[in-house]
Amino acid sequence: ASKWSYVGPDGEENWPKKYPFCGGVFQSPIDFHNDVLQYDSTLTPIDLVGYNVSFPEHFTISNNGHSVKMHLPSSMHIRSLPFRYTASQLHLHWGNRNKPMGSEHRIGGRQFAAELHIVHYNSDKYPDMATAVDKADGLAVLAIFIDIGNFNPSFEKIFCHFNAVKFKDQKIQVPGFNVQELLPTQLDEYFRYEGSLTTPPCFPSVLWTVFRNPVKVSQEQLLALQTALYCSQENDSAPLEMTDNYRHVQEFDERRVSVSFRE
Ligand SMILES: NS(=O)(=O)c1c(F)c(F)c(S(=O)(=O)CCO)c(N[C@H]2CCCc3ccccc32)c1F
Ligand SMILES: [Zn+2]
Repeated sequence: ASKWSYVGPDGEENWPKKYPFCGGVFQSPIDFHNDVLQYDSTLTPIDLVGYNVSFPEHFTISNNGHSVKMHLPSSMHIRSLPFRYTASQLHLHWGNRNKPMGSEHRIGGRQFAAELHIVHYNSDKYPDMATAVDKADGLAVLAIFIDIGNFNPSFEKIFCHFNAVKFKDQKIQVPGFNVQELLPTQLDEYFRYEGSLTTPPCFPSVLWTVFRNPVKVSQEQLLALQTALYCSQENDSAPLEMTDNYRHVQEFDERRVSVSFRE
């Protein structure tokens, strides 16, 4: 059983004790500050295939005690990388109602309200996620910053189900929709670097693509994300709110981040 959390004795300071890679190299998330950025003209716009999942296809949304995640069909993949990366799941990271900033990556020290991650694995080289998860070229994660703005009907297709997955191990089937609606319009502006899973086991196996432009959800939608979910199971005598499920930024000395855009 994955015995780690974001708070207390099993919190991130102690992850390396049980998960040695968490104390290792190429750790994520990081802060994108000017002196680590380098323009790279070879970075092409992200090309997504099969993201427009329509009815009667369904997604399974589940609460795994660390985040709310949505399992994705293997018909979804990224085409524009050196290998085909097939979608596995998406999940979110967020803060709490009193301290609402909970993104993992930061831009110039600025933290956003939340962050969406779409996890893919290298299906050209590996048969499944479990095999790919600890390989250097195993994973590719798309990261989208979430900020406060107008009501977002696309995110609502996930958020409206929170009461059905309130507690750990609960799951629900939801009708398919176009996952590309969750991404910013400009898929040509992003940060790119080699990093790691931001949760244990922290394998340095992730090619990160973090889009420059945030998407918006309303204040009320963000509050739902911050207050609807629990890490604990329904019958647990000590309910534990699922908040602040983000890792703090890691040291980034001697490493570079490529950017696909000029200022
Ligand atoms: N931020 S992050 O690094 O993208 C990230 C998370 F933050 C996160 F919480 C998860 S988790 O929900 O699975 C709970 C912790 O394993 C994952 N899962 C990945 C990696 C672990 C094994 C695995 C197996 C099948 C599908 C996805 C995954 C994760 F990749
Ligand atoms: Zn994540």
